[in-house]
Amino acid sequence: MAMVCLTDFEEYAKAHLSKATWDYYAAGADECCTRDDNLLAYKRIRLRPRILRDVSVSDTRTTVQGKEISFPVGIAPTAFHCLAWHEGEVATARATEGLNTCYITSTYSTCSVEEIAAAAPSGYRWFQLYVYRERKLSEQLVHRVEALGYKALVLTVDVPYTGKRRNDIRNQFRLPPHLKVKNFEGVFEETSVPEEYGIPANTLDPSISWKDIYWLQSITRLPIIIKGILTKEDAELAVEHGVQGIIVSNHGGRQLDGGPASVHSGFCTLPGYSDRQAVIISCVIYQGEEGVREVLQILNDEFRLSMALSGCRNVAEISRNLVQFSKL
Ligand SMILES: Cc1cc2nc3c(=O)[nH]c(=O)nc-3n(C[C@H](O)[C@H](O)[C@H](O)COP(=O)(O)O)c2cc1C
Ligand SMILES: CCCCCCC(=O)C(=O)O
Repeated sequence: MAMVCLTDFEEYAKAHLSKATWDYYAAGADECCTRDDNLLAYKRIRLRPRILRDVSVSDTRTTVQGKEISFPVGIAPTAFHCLAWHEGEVATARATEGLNTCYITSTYSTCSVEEIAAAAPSGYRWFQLYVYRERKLSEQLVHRVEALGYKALVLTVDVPYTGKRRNDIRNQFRLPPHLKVKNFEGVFEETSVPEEYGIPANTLDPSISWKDIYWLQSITRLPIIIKGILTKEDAELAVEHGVQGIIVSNHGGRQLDGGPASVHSGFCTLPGYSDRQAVIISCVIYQGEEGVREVLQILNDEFRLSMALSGCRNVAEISRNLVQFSKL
């Protein structure tokens, strides 16, 4: 079957995964209002195309941290890729290296950070981190990824507790026994009851606060990017605390139901703070590395075409002026 757009990959994933795994990937919290709003908000974006601007040559390249990437789309951190494909995150890392963009590796990967780095040695990677009650655990992860050449820490701050994902509860979703959160191999094994998703419950620290940013800065030389900011107040606090970046995100609507759509916050609440973050998920299920490569290529092609049809020859020519939100 020819895979033409991202929806094709989503349909393939739904047809080929077990119900519990599909439900986990597709989950939103509670009534899924925020998850659904994320998609609706993208559909409300309208572009104001400019014409007669010679778009015979178009260049999608841009830079992040001074490093050139092929286009302004990266892979958001997502857990448990081995549920979708036997090589899991290793396949994702290879494809991302091939397409020269950024892969934010999840703490809850089913391949270790070492395996991922070895599989794609020249890949551009950031590491997504949580703060654990046991700070040493976070600290050890930070030191491992620093040594492996990951280029930034993405601190996820919207999971003081896991959101209530109803289907996961109904399905009693958990990692099957042959899969492990490889970054923690040997760490939790003896203390692991009760569990949530196959991870020992209550390990994340819900008392995390702004002072922990100073703690994190004290143990790393890597840039820190906070993921999960949705308000101007918190964006300002992030700047005051000296972090290098923020990711405007509601965790795919999997945490607080009732929060705003990420893309709406990015454009309307936080203009000047945020750029659009694009996310890919279902592709790894479709032929692993090849599937991720195909999806990135489709996104790249669609981005290039939309850019040209809007009258932009390169990323620098895309301005806020190009974008408007239509009313519901
Ligand atoms: C299956 C799945 C697993 C995810 N795992 C993680 C994770 O391990 N760490 C994390 O910070 N975010 C995780 N996320 C959230 C994504 O990084 C991302 O925020 C979300 O899919 C897109 O929503 P946004 O545009 O509001 O960020 C996960 C999302 C999905 C769908
Ligand atoms: C015990 C917390 C599990 C979270 C798993 C990864 C994640 O962030 C998700 O949204 O799913």
